[in-house]
This record gives sequence, C-alpha cells and structure tokens, in this order.
Amino acid sequence: MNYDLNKLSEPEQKTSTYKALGKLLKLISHEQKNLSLAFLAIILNTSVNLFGPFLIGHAIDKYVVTKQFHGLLVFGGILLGMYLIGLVTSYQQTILMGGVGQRLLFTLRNAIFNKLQQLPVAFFNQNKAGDLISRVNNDTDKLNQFFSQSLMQFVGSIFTMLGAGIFLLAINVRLGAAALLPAVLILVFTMVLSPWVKSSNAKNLKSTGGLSAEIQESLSNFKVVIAFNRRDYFRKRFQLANLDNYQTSIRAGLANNIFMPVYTLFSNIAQLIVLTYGIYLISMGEFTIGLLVSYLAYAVHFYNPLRQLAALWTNFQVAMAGWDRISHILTLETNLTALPETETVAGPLLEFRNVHFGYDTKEILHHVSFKLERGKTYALVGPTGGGKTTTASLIARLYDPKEGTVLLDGKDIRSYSAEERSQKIGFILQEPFLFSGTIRENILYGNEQLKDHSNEKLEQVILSANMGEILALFDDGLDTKVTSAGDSISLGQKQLIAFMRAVLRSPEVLILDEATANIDTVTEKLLGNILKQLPDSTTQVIIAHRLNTIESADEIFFVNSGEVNRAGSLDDAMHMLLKDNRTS
Ligand SMILES: Nc1ncnc2c1ncn2[C@@H]1O[C@H](COP(=O)(O)OP(=O)(O)OP(=O)(O)O)[C@@H](O)[C@H]1O
Repeated sequence: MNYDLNKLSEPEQKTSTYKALGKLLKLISHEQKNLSLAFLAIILNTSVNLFGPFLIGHAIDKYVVTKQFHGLLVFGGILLGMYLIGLVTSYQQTILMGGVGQRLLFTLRNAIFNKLQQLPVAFFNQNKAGDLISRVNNDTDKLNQFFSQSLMQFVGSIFTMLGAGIFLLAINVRLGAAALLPAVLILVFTMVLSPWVKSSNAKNLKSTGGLSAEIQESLSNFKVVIAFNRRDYFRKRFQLANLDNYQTSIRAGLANNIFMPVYTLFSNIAQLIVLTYGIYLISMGEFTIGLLVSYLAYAVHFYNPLRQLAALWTNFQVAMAGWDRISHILTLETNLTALPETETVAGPLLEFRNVHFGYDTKEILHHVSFKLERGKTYALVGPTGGGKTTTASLIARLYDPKEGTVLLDGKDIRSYSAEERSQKIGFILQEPFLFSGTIRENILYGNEQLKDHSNEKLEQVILSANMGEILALFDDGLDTKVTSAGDSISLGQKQLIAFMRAVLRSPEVLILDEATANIDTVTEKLLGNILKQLPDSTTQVIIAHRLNTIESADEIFFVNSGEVNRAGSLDDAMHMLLKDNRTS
C-alpha cells in the first residue's frame, strides 16, 4: 500500500478531498447552533447595510429636493439606529465564528494526531516527520483562518452582493444590467484563474512541509552533522529547500494578489458606467438625483464585497490547498486491521507459514516457514542486512506479510487486537526509544497492570523479576531523569531501560534485537541471568552478531537472502556466516 503522502495519484488525491469533507462536516456538526446564530447575525447585518442607501435616496428626493429639512433628522435617527444594529451583529458574528474556527482547529489537530497514532510503521517509513508536523500545525491553521476570519465575510459579501444586485435591477433594469456587466467578466476571470491559484498554494504548502522536514532532519542528527563537519552539506540542503519555499511563496503571492487589482478596475468601470448612463437618464427625465445617489451607493455595495471576495477567494483557495493535504492523512486507513476471531488450532507458539515480504517491490523474505515452540530460546543470526530485524518485525506484526501467514498461538496474528498482541509480544528494538520523563514513566509505558503501582511496590516487582541490580545502576533509581528522547543517558543504559520495560510486561514472546550490543560484558552476563530466570513459558528470540550472546539458544536460525534456515549448532551457524562472508 502506498503511504507516501507526496506521491498520491491524482484520483487518490481527489477522492480523499471529498471523503474528508464529510469528516470535516461531522467535526463541525455540533457547531450547528453557533453557525446558525452567526448566519442570522450576518443576514441582519447585510439587510441593515442594504436598506441604508435606499433610505438615503428616498430622503434626498423627499426632503432635500423639497427642502423639508426636519424630515432629514428623523431619517438620520433611523439610519443611526440601523448602523448600531450593524455594529452589534458584525461583532457577534466575528466572536461566534472565531470560536468555531478555534474549536475546529483544536478538533482537527486532535483528529489528525489520533489518525497518525493509528497508522502503521510503513506510513512513517514513507513520510518525513517534518512534513507531517507541518501538516498538523501549519495546514490546519490555514483552515482555521478561513473559518474564523473569512467564512462569514464570504457569506456576508455574497448576501450583500445579491441584495445590492436586486436593488440595482429593481430600480432600473437597463441601468442595472449595464452596472452588472463588469461583474460577469469578473466571474469568468475568477473561474479561469482559480485552479492556478489553488495549485500555486498547494505547491507552496508542500514546499513549507519540505522545509520543515529539512529542519527536523538536521536538528535530530546534529551530532553526526557536527562530528562529520557536514554543516556545509546541511546548510546547502537547507538553502535549496528555503530557496524552493521562497520561490513557491513568491508564485503563490503573485497568484493570490492577482484578483484584487482586477476586481478594483472592474468595480471602477462599473461606477463610471452608472454615472455616465445615470446622468444621461436624468437629462432624459427618466431618473431622479436621489435615485442616482442610491444607485451609486448600491453599485459600491455590489462591487466592494466583490473586491472583498477577491481576498476571501484567495483565503478559500489556500484553505482548500491545506485541506487537501490534511485530508490525505485523515482518509488513510491502516493496512494492519484486525481480522475477525478465528478458531485456535493447537500448534506451536509461533509459526511462519510460506511468508513472503518486502518493504517495497524488492522481496526481503521469500517463502519462509519455521516454528517457534513455547518456552524455548531461539537465535537469529546472519549477515548485516540479511533480514533478521525484518523477521522479528513480522513476529511483532509491525508489518503484514505480502503472502503467507504468521500464526501466534494457533491463530492468525492478524486476528489479535493491538492490545492483546502487544501484551503477548515484547520487542526490544535495536535503537530503543525513550520518552522525556523518568525511568519509571518509561518502563511503565503501555503497562496497564503496573501503571498505578507506587515506587516501593514497583521496586518490589523489579526485585522479584531479578532486575534489582539493573535499577541499582541508576543513581536516582526509578526517578532518574530521561531527557530529550533519552539523550541524557548512554545507549547501553537506554537498552537496560528498554529491557526492563519489555520484561516487566511478562510477554509470551520476548524479542531482543541486538539488545546487548552496547552493554559491557559484566552487565550482559547479568541480563543473561535475568533471561534464564524468566518464566518457563517465555519464548525468547535473540538477534545478535556476537555469537557468544546466543550460546544459550535452544535452536539457531540463519537468516539471509530471503531465507530463514535451521543452522543446527553454533558451529554450523559460524560456518554458514564465514561461508557467506567469503562468497559475498
Ligand atoms: N524500512 C525499510 N524500508 C525499506 N527497506 C528496508 C527497511 N528496513 C530494512 N530494509 C531492507 O531490508 C533488508 C533487511 O534488513 P534488516 O534490517 O531486516 O536486516 P538485518 O539482518 O536485521 O540487518 P542488521 O544485522 O544490520 O540489523 C535490507 O536490505 C534493508 O536495506
């Protein structure tokens, strides 16, 4: 399955945009009351603004032309009242929509983050963290800006235009048609240019994501950058990404700003038409001065919102480009779904049955079959890049086979829920990841059974699991601080914490992927003893390059060139490795 968000096909992109629109509507469905109130406020506001010019024109013809100035005061009072209503309704809709926008931003960020948590490892292999961060932070904000600042203005502008258009046509059809002609040209112009504006903004957002990915990569690898003195390399890469972002921003800016001047030009032309044609009609006795004043005001009421729409249309296109990028994540589904419960068939604890697997088109495991019995210790050996971690990842169902089945306890591993599976399988990764916090928080991560234990009780559990000596290696015990993804402690110490984390979950299968590679010989022996004292039913899968670490294995598998074969004894494994090194 293709999880690369930047390489989705055209139809995939289109379906996700529409599919996700349904999700967006669901996310704001509980805002119905606020949206209706804001809508009401905007209609009231528009109506009040639209009646103003009519009243002014009427007042001119009735009181100014006939010089009955006292009537003007009454009209002035009415107008003031209407303007105050306009002020209150405008404020109300701003407040209401601001709230809707912020809540949408909040819900949307949560929804995307939750979705990210559900996606499989393959998704994270194919996408850069920086780009994902940009989607969660930057792109959602584009949508918020549209909702909180533009949507109601958008609705208001359309209402004002519609009302003003009706007044223009109702007062004088011919003059109205002439005044509205430039608007038709604007409409055509907008329809032709909108796809270009949207795609320019999409490119700009993509480039912002790329820039963010570049920053993220160089910051998270800063030690390598400094050690290899490759600052120039990253500086150049950053400059390229920054240059691309600069260029796409300029292009998006150009596209975004094209509407405003054109709209202004057409708006001025419309006023010129009204003025010239209106004066002509007055000279012919077919129109009054008061009506012309109202007319000019309505032309302004029609074209000003249209100019505003130009800016809003740009915001809309930016929001849509952002929405496309968000929707691609929201509509992705994990390919690691749980199958319906299947019947348990008595058999080994774990079995690979004709498994084929590859990360992409290249096959890494080819027609692999083997069985692991309960309570035994297995070693996976083989050359670098031979497929040991891949085999272990399939045991932990980080990926599903392309063909064939992995059976856990007699059932297809896909029929277990994620909770059940992670309870049964403990995996100590080659590069253990620790969260910022304390050792306690890290070893209790995902451990429902022990999470509420006090430090004293937890220490007891650690002692009875024979891991007291490991904990004693840390000065502050369970409260030892782990900062910034574990950078404050050594790699070996990280492996010890990851070891405690996995063992405390009492898994049925414990996978150790190079779990002792960075630990001194004395501590390694200590871990060996702890492993020996694990419950008899625990099956261990040990991946190690140092053959002495697998001396205690009941059975050894040699993993290479897509195959997993029994190696027989340690000597056989050694022989196979040496042979493989000589032939390669
Ligand atoms: N996420 C991935 N995406 C694409 N290819 C991958 C990925 N992870 C591993 N591979 C490829 O799969 C092959 C097997 O890798 P794997 O990590 O399973 O080997 P290994 O035997 O565990 O190696 P090592 O002893 O170095 O840990 C390698 O060719 C590697 O390049």
